[in-house]
Amino acid sequence: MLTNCQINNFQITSQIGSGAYGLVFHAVDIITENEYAIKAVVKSSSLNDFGKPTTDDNIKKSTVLQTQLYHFFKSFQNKLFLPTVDLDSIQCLDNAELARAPHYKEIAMQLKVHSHENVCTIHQILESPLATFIVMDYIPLDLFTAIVDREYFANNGLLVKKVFLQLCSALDHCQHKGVFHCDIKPENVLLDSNDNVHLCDFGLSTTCQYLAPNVCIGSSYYMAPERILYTSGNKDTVTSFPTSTGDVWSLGVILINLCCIRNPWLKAHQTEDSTFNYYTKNPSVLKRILPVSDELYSLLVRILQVDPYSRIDLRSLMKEVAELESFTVEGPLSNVPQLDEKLYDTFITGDRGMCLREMLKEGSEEDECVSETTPCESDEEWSKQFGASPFMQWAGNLSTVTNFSFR
Ligand SMILES: Nc1ncnc2c1ncn2[C@@H]1O[C@H](COP(=O)(O)OP(=O)(O)OP(=O)(O)O)[C@@H](O)[C@H]1O
Repeated sequence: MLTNCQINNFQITSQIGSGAYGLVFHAVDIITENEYAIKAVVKSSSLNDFGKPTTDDNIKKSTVLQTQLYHFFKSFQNKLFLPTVDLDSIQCLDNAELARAPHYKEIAMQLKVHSHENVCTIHQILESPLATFIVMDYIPLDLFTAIVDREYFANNGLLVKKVFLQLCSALDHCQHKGVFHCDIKPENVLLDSNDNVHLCDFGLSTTCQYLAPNVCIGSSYYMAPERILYTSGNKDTVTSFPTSTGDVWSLGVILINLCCIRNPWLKAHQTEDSTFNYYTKNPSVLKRILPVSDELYSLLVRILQVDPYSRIDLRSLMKEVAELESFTVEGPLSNVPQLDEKLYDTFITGDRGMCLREMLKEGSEEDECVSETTPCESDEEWSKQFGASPFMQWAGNLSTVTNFSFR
């Protein structure tokens, strides 16, 4: 563990994340006392086109980096003085240059889009012989913890709308800048103390508008079917699929997470996942396994279209979510206010300083719903009908998230 270590004016206080090839630290600027997240990224030549390790020793990479960093800091009495890299010069790197320095790809992508309020801001890049350090805004809560551990959204339909629309808005901005995230999942969506979204981890992002079928990038729960296994149509004529619609698929799964605290399937693979297989034959299976309202169901079916060309576009999705009046059949999310233009703008572009919880306090007592779990069919009932257990409490399968992850 790196403690009491300092990089320039940043005091590292704790490690807050560990990914496939990087480590994320909490740090405090000793001059301003502002908090930051510093991501240490491995400098490696063994990264693939997406800037990720090509071998399956992913876990070892960040563990190795941890040990190397420990010794590196120690050899400099725990104080490193590192040069900063000009942010504009990274943004200007062309594909050939990024191929020679693949760990810069993630940074270059994020820099292209980080001016958006819902994308995590990069402040500095610090260079060392061992790793590149990305100094970003520190955002204390990730969406996975908020949904699963804190059940943050269970009683608050407006908050579901706000967070989902901000995430869509961030992605819309990225796509208009020609950046496709490709790893949309709750762990990569951070929430600040005013419940505003900050999209992070551009490690798999790409500027390619089309991806080859079966490219298998992302995390299995959230990965669109064409990225896992393309089975329908004429394979010989299909060379690629739009990258943007793959991210829209992931948004559909996140909308289910927000409203139901569940995942619909482990992976959108017809032969390896029976629930997904049922879904492709009869989408109404979603209504049997999830407590979704009819209107949310209709929208989900338009998002989770197996044919990527038939999926709803991002802007229409945002409009439809704003207009929904219910997310679930019963419970606090069964009655959700439609967003008028003013509230929609407040969520997307408006006064970000105002916490939604504060706004709701101004509303009626009914807005402060009591905690209640939404009833849903049990695994057992499902098994009787279909002979397979299609879904599970999400939190009970945390390890699977990592196991199925591309990384
Ligand atoms: N700016 C930030 N503020 C607070 N926490 C952060 C920040 N950036 C990342 N984290 C935390 O660190 C974790 C890992 O970060 P990130 O996803 O960028 O690393 P990674 O190496 O790409 O990980 P993975 O391989 O799991 O995708 C995140 O899930 C989040 O919990």
